[in-house]
Parts: sequence; structure tokens; C-alpha cells
Amino acid sequence: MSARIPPVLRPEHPTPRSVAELANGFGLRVVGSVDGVEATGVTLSAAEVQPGDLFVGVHGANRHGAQFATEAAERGAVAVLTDADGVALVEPSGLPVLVVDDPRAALGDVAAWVYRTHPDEASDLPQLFATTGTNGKTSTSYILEGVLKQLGLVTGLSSTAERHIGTLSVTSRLTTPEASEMHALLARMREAEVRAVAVEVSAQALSRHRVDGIVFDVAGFTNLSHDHLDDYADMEEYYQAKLPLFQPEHARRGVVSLDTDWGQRVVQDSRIPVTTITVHPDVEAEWHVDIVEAHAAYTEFRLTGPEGRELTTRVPLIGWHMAANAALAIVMLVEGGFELGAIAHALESNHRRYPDEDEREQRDEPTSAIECYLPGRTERVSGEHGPSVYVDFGHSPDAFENTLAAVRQFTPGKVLMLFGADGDRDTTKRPDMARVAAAGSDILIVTDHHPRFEDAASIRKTLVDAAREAYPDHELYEVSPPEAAIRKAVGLLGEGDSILWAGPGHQDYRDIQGVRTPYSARDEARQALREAGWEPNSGPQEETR
Ligand SMILES: CC(=O)N[C@H]1[C@@H](OP(=O)(O)OP(=O)(O)OC[C@H]2O[C@@H](n3ccc(=O)[nH]c3=O)[C@H](O)[C@@H]2O)O[C@H](CO)[C@@H](O)[C@@H]1O[C@H](C)C(=O)N[C@@H](C)C(=O)N[C@H](CCC(=O)O)C(=O)O
Ligand SMILES: Nc1ncnc2c1ncn2[C@@H]1O[C@H](COP(=O)(O)OP(=O)(O)OP(=O)(O)O)[C@@H](O)[C@H]1O
Repeated sequence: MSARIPPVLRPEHPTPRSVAELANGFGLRVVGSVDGVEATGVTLSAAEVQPGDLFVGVHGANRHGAQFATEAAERGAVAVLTDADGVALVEPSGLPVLVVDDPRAALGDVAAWVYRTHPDEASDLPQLFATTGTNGKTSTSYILEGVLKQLGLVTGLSSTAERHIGTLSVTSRLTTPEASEMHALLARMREAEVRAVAVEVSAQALSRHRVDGIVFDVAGFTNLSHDHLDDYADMEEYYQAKLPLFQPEHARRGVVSLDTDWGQRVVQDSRIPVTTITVHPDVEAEWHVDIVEAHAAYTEFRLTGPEGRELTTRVPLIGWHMAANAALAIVMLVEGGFELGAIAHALESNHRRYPDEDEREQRDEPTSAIECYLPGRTERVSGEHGPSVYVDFGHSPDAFENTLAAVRQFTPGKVLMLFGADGDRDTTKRPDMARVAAAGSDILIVTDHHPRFEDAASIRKTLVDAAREAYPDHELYEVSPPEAAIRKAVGLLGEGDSILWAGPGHQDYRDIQGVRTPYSARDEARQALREAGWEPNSGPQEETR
């Protein structure tokens, strides 16, 4: 059985556009005739062609997309956009060809033209908020969406986990979709009268032109730390990949967190107006975040900014880093034109019940709180009794350090870290992940994650060796597969202890040898708790969505 491929959201009522006009407007060479040909959509994938589409054949890392032109024609493509190498590959399909040097680089503007989502042409687009950084993009985007909803807006979201259009939700494939899908999504959001959208932008997306043809109203930067050094030669190259988001081509204004030193570089190197924010009291910034209360169900923080502006609220997540993400989201909204006072008012009129709410009511204090549910980000799956179990999407040393520290705060007993590493992804971070995992835990269980085309046992060995070398006396087990590992973890612990299962987060599959097998770590952990006699929680969807 393989996991279902999530759908691509497109406009339901696209207006056809003349392919000849497209060729003229973009100065493209035409092979064959495009007279009277009209396009209603754009795609890079032959399997996803819908009648009326322009199929774009890019020279990929594995193959040339133009070789799938016949399949695209059979599905109803009306023309192909490709490079000079692709022209001969398209010939058997009989489709007319538009030729451009770099189809991927042209894709954003072409898709924006077809879907009428280019900022020069469209005055009716939703307000767009982009977040980038190594960690915290998904969290900040969900929090932004949550606050926008509390402000009463119809919202959209594009994240690693899900894409949302109002109440419609579909699972995501990539963190940031290809430009053809991105513009189709924006066009569909416009049809649904979405007013504001939170978009997660990965470094890979910027390097691969996935947000071309989009100018975000506000771009936010969370942090930069070791990750993705399979895609980028070093941290400098990784940083340079993020930078275009803070230039006028992609954003009007920026909010930059100075929590990592890289933030200062963004401030220096960007060519748009930026404001700064930090949780560090000794770092100079326009906005500061102080933690007021760390509770097992929320983190309360105070945000202070220029002209004496101040707001105190809660985010229903644990760890200082989640308060940092929430504060960043709020300042992004302020930069987007929302008054801090209006945001404060919207957050106070919520109905969430926290354990100490009765006490607050007696003191006649309104509770200000952000309403949001983040799938698989330090998500608690355990119930009232037994060990606390959190499932998380962290897969970098920095993420491990912060989530372990957050879990430790609310664990009187032992903290057990259960994790594996991604196959076919940055191998250089693995030893650091193992060392940080051991440093922050009392017990470590190394298991498998997505091996992809790598040997799972050798990934585990790298992790185990690095942890043993750094912490020879650490209690450490190597258990495969993860179903066995979570049962071992639950069996080792009891009341007052915690398990942090890092890696799988919200995901509903495991990638083994390129086959996506349905798999939910959250379901697996709940089942393991049940088998051990502990009743898990019923899942936050029912409680908060
Ligand atoms: C490295 C990378 O970004 N690769 C992306 C790229 O693949 P590729 O260039 O290898 O494509 P290819 O397999 O050679 O195929 C070439 C073309 O032929 C088409 N094709 C191919 C086969 C076929 O049967 N029919 C067909 O039409 C493909 O759609 C493609 O357009 O183009 C594909 C089509 O859009 C993407 O799916 C693929 O993303 C892969 C799955 C991926 O894993 N990307 C990761 C690295 C990524 O982008 N990650 C970031 C988040 C990172 C993070 O923050 O953790 C993200 O934004 O998701
Ligand atoms: N501001 C932050 N600083 C450090 N770690 C963070 C921060 N925000 C979230 N994390 C941790 O990073 C991990 C990933 O969180 P999240 O999914 O929000 O980030 P992301 O940037 O979207 O990651 P990805 O690109 O892998 O989807 C989680 O373990 C989370 O607890």
C-alpha cells in the first residue's frame, strides 16, 4: 500500500488566456502554431495535466520533463513551454512549443500571467505574509493564520503540513509548492475571498524559483542553523539562498529575528525596510519578547516595541521558541498594517479554557490567548496519566535542543528522546543531532525515520556512534522499526516522565526505498500508550478546530 498523493488546489473558474499573447508578451520563440490556442492552467507534472493546461517541461535533476509531453497531450495539454533541449522531445506529442532558456526560472511569471496573480496585474490578491528560516516557519505560519482568524478574516495557509483555504484543508507535498501550484493556489484563494495568507518559504523554494511572480507584503525571518547542507555547500551559501526573500523583488517589508546572529546579516543585506525582534534582553532590537509564564499547556509572553507599544498574550505551545515565533507573527501583522491594539483586542475575546482560568476570572482578568493548533509540533498525544508523550517534526540540532529544553521544564522525572534521521538528506548534521539528543535527555532511543534509498541500519549506526563517543555512559538503545521503539520507550517510563519523539511530526507516511507507506507516529504513540494501559488524549482536532 502506498500513501495517497495529496491534490493540487487550482482555481475552479479560470479565465482562458491566449498562448500567442503569452509568447509575444514574454518574447518566446514558437515552434508550431499557437493561433487560437488558449490556456487555463499550468503544470510541471504530466500526471497532473488538466485539459487546457500549458505543460512546462523542465530539465530536472533526474530527467527532462519534456519527455512526458505525449502523456501531457493525452491528458489535454494545449502547448508545452520548454528549453532548446526539450523541443525535439516534445515533437512526438504534436503539441506547439514555446521555447525559453530556463523554463523553471520563467515558470513563476508565466503562471502568474496565466492565473492573473502577478502583482502588476492583480489588485484583488489577499495580503501575503511569508516566513523563512531554518526552524519555526510552520509554527509561525500557523500562529499567523490563527491570529488573522481571531481578527475575523477569511484566511489561507501554505505550509509543510497543510494548505488551507478558509475551512478547506489538504495535506501538503512540498513545504513551498512549485510556482505553478503556488499561483494556482493564490488564484483559488482569491475565488474563495481569502483576505490574508501565511506562506512558508523554504530556501529550496527561493533557489528553485517557486515564489517568483509573488511580492509578499511582509516577510519574516526566524533563524538560521545547521540544516540542508546537502543542498548548499556551506552555511554561507544556505544563508544566501534565503536572502532574496528580503529584497524588493519578493517583499515590501521585513521582520527579522535577531535570535541567531544571522538575523543581523539579513538586516544589513536586505534592501527593504525591516524591523527587528529578539528574545535576548541584551540584544538591541526594536521589539523585545519576555517570557512571563511557562505552563505545561501554554507559554505567556510580553511583547514590547517602539512608542511604548506592549501586548501580553499566550500561545498554546511549550518553549521560549514558540513565544518567539508567536511574537514574530504579531509583529509581521503590525508591519502589515494591523494596529497592535486591535490585535490585543481580538486575542482577548477568545474562549479557550486553561487550567487556571477560573482563578483568573475570580481576579476579573481577561485571558489573552492565541488560538491555533499545530499538527506535530511538540504535540502532546498522552492523556492525564502515564508518561507525557510529545511527537515533533524537529530534525536539526537546534530544533532538538529547544524542544528538549521545553519538555524538560515540565518533566519532574526522566526525559527520553526517541529519534532517527532522514535518509538521503544532509548527512553532516547527524552526529550533532545525536550529541544534542543525548545531552538533553536521560535516555536515548535511536530508531529509523525515512530511510529513503539509504540503509537504515547504517544511519542508526552513525547516530549511535556519535552519541556513545560524546556520552559513553548515557542510557542508549538502538531499536528498529519505530513501532517497536515507541513501545520500548513507553515500557521504560512511568508517571512524571516524558518522551519526545522527534522527526515524524504531522507526517502520515514513511518513505522506504521511494515507497511512501502510510504511517502516523501520533497514532502509533497513542496505540503504544493504550497497550501499556495508559489512555492517550483524543487528539486536539476535536478540542480546538
Ligand atoms: C531537489 C528538488 O527540489 N527536487 C524537486 C524537482 O525534482 P527534479 O528536478 O529532480 O525532477 P525530476 O524527477 O528530474 O523530473 C523533471 C520534471 O519531469 C516531471 N515528470 C517527471 C516524471 C514523470 O513521470 N512525469 C513528469 O512530468 C517532473 O514533474 C519534473 O517537473 O522538481 C520536482 C517536481 O516539482 C519536485 O517534486 C522535487 O522536489 C523533491 C520531491 C524534494 O524533495 N524537494 C525537497 C528538497 C524540497 O524542496 N524541500 C523543501 C523544504 C525543505 C525544508 O525546509 O525542510 C520544500 O520546499 O519542500
Ligand atoms: N524559533 C525556533 N527556534 C528553534 N527551534 C524552533 C523554533 N520554532 C520551532 N522550532 C523547532 O523546530 C522544529 C520544526 O518546527 P517548524 O516545523 O515550525 O519549523 P520549520 O521551519 O517549518 O521546519 P521545516 O522546514 O522542517 O518544516 C520543531 O522541533 C520545533 O519545536
